[in-house]
Amino acid sequence: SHAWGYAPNNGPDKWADNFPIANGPRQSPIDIVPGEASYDAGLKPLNLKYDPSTCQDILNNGHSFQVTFLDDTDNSTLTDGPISGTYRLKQFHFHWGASDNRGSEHTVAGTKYPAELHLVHWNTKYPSFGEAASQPDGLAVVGVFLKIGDENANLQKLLDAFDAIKAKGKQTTFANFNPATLLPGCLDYWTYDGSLTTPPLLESVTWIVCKEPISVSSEQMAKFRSLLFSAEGEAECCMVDNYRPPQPLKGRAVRASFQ
Ligand SMILES: COc1ccc2c(ccc[n+]2C(=O)c2ccc(S(N)(=O)=O)cc2)c1
Ligand SMILES: [Zn+2]
Repeated sequence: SHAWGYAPNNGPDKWADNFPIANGPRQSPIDIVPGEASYDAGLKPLNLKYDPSTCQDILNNGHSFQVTFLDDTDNSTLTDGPISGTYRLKQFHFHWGASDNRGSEHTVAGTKYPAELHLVHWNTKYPSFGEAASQPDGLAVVGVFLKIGDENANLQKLLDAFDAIKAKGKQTTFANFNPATLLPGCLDYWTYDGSLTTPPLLESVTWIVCKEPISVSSEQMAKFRSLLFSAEGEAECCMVDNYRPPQPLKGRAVRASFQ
């Protein structure tokens, strides 16, 4: 079977053919309707502690670009927030559109942002990421919206590495990057039980979506779109619109950490 992607012949509407969980009860992303989220005073502030020395490399995996971290210690972790225990940072990546009017996976009362950052963490009660990815409380992903505005100097550090990872499968070392520099000033969030937003669409993610976006300039968004879905030697296919649209809520509660 041809690999999954975001094209008409292998995109989100076709994923259920090979991954029937695509029509499951806790799929992501969702449209977040602030007026329908319930404030939960029991939700703790997010506690994100990242060590830049755990940053390893940056790669084009053919679906997005991702920055991968050393996750054999508790140097870069997420604790508190809606979760219990300690979750380790494994990688972060983005989803974006072909133009500034779309690209995010989660939407807010129908509003689409031009891009969305996902910081992927796994529960250390399990022996590895792969193990955790198949458990209902295995993963916690922090989502941050990108909004067109001032140039983002921290984001620019990632974009400056793009020439080395233009095609699918390319990767290069990427050291001493602090992902905390990509977080908004305010860490108010919405949280709900969901899934990976790409195959295998495993229903193992506690989603934590920040209310406040970070800025990205339109020129920087154009740089995102210079990456390729295609490998070297293949017909060039721009990496754009690598987002899954919102999925049915199916009775799930969305909680807010703020009033
Ligand atoms: C157990 O087999 C797996 C597990 C996870 C896989 C994967 C293939 C691609 C991406 N992943 C991911 O890790 C992955 C996929 C999607 C997301 S997302 N967009 O943050 O929901 C995060 C992480 C295969
Ligand atoms: Zn993602």
